[in-house]
Amino acid sequence: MPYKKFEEYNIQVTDDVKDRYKNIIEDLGENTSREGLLKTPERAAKAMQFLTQGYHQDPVEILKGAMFKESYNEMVIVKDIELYSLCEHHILPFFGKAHIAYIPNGYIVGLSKLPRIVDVFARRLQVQERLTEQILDCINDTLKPQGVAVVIEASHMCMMMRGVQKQNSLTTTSGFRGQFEKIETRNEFLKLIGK
Ligand SMILES: Nc1nc2c(ncn2[C@@H]2O[C@H](COP(=O)(O)OP(=O)(O)OP(=O)(O)O)[C@@H](O)[C@H]2O)c(=O)[nH]1
Ligand SMILES: [Zn+2]
Repeated sequence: MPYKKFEEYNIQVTDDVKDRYKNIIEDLGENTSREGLLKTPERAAKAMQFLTQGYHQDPVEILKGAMFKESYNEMVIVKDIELYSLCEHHILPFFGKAHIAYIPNGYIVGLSKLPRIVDVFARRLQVQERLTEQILDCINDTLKPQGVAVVIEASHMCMMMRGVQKQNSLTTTSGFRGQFEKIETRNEFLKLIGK
């Protein structure tokens, strides 16, 4: 599917989801005829389409769109990439930062494409572990670098606003391929991102 910018909300989906949100809001005890809520089902339908737009985007195409032949073969790190995703168990947000590194193998990639693919995978119903692996595998399989590393640190609203209600817990996930499977390379990366 082509990489599309998110301007076109699907009219059919918006209508269907809007009607369902109206029912949900009423089932939860609110009055959808109240002035402040009149447009809420439609707003929520659009917001959810925005937050799940990753299903309609192709991360491989994004990376392939900006791969450049270069001989640079040291570590490239983009750190502190903010991410917002939705936990697939509760459809509540989890959010935090991703840190990505790779060692080129003949090709470098446009730097902005790394945060872009984070967004493509984050804007879906996710668990943090799968999000980490999908980013990792996408870079590894497309760019075929000498190595790639991904670390994600995130807070989960489903653990903060409800459930165990732990406000300060932070979940860290990581994945390493190629050269980063070697302890020295991995440690250099972790040191450079301040871990
Ligand atoms: N591994 C993993 N677990 C997650 C993620 N997001 C949410 N969860 C967990 O998914 C689990 C779902 O467990 P259930 O027991 O089915 O759901 P629940 O009764 O709502 O659980 P509590 O949150 O403990 O109240 C919970 O432990 C959540 O903390 C994630 O990204 N990765
Ligand atoms: Zn959850």
